[in-house]
Amino acid sequence: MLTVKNLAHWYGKTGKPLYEEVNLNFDAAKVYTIIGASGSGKTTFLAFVAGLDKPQTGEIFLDGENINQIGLTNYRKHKVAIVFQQYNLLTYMSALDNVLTALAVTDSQHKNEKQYVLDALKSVGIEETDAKKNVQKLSGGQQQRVAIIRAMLVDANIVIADEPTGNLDDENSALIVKLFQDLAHEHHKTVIIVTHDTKIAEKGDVQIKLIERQFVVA
Ligand SMILES: Nc1ncnc2c1ncn2[C@@H]1O[C@H](COP(=O)(O)OP(=O)(O)OP(=O)(O)O)[C@@H](O)[C@H]1O
Repeated sequence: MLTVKNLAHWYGKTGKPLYEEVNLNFDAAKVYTIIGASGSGKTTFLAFVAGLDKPQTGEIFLDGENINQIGLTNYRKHKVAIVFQQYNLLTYMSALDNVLTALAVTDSQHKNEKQYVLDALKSVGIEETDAKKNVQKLSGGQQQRVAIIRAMLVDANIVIADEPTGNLDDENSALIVKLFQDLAHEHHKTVIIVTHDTKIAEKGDVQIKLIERQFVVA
């Protein structure tokens, strides 16, 4: 379980608080959606949960251990996977190599793992020929599916997504949401999605609204 305790944040010395006294629990095997107005601090919050930044005050615990104790680099490397609107894939590689690189596969493991990753990509509609093309040649929806497969296969229990369907049409968005649900329900990961899209937000097992500096759990 990921626990956020008494978190508060403001930018600058005299900045108004973005939020104060945030206390939230994120369980395994559930999809959490966070919706809120532009500028309300959703991305900032994800950065804290991802260990990319530190809040002014408050603490974040993973299974009872403070993430600062785990070490933020260690935490980012082994515990969290991040999926952004802009897929953040390595643009000079194929889809297959993007996933293999993230798995830090050694040469001797390469052959078995390669088939495993190809099968995983195929399960989301990316055939071997596409998986071996430069990733930039794939559509936005395909690239986002590659990013999700990468998040699925790396050894991270927490998957964080910032507007993951932002550039996609309705059909692709629905597919991506289904994949996040599988990550949680089949692979028992904690999935946290920030979105401005109410239709996506409604798909969360737990829906959180960031309103007037408060995280309100529906
Ligand atoms: N590094 C920074 N320094 C100062 N202010 C910042 C910094 N990063 C973000 N902000 C401000 O903090 C507020 C929250 O930003 P954030 O990006 O977290 O909001 P958001 O809810 O994700 O918005 P959007 O939906 O538009 O992406 C905004 O007013 C933004 O201008």
